[in-house]
Amino acid sequence: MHYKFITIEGNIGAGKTTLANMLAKHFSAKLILEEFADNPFLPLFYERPQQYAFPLELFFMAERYKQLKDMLQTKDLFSEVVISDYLFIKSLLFAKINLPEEEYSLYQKLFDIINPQLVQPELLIFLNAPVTKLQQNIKQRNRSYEQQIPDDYLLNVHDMYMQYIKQHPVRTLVIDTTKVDFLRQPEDFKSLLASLEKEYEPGVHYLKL
Ligand SMILES: Nc1ncnc2c1ncn2[C@@H]1O[C@H](COP(=O)(O)OP(=O)(O)OP(=O)(O)O)[C@@H](O)[C@H]1O
Repeated sequence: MHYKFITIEGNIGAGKTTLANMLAKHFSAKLILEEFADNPFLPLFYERPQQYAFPLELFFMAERYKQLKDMLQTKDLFSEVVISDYLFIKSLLFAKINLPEEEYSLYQKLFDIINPQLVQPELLIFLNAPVTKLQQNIKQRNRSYEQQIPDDYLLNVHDMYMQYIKQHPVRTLVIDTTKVDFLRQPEDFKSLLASLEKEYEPGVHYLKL
């Protein structure tokens, strides 16, 4: 495997954490998982988005920075594989959707100061699922505060990620997960592992599993 730092991304409920866990186990890798449950503003945000968006986004940025920075300080770069289930820029993409213009511009200033200090992944795996499947997953895992997420919010998040992926020369594998289930269909996971043996140019690659 050529890649020492892989990040999994995708919409809410796309299955990032499951795949990150499976890959980390397979490669005996260091795992960095988003700690959204520690964000006290998340349930409040889903109830009253306008009131809580700014502290929510600030909290996410601070936590993610700390996590990624700690990882860089404690590991011998890159003697072991690292798998994470979020990109640092995720905070900025969500902030663009959730914050009014002036607040977003302040947030972006902070982001631009912090971001250059962090290492970017060598490979981004983007899980692309239709909104109906995301809603199904969200229902099944049954986190109470997520049960009223409108389709439009998921569509906005999707568009934001797509725009980012197309504009940045990150080496990205986009996987359509409509019929893919890494956990219950072992052949899907095997097929992904085989794809990870290949070397990819920077840019977007659409993977058929
Ligand atoms: N920057 C952010 N702004 C607003 N909400 C966020 C932000 N980052 C994460 N969240 C929310 O935190 C919760 C968990 O986020 P995330 O999508 O990363 O994990 P997940 O849905 O459990 O992922 P998966 O199912 O793909 O493993 C979701 O409700 C998501 O909307």
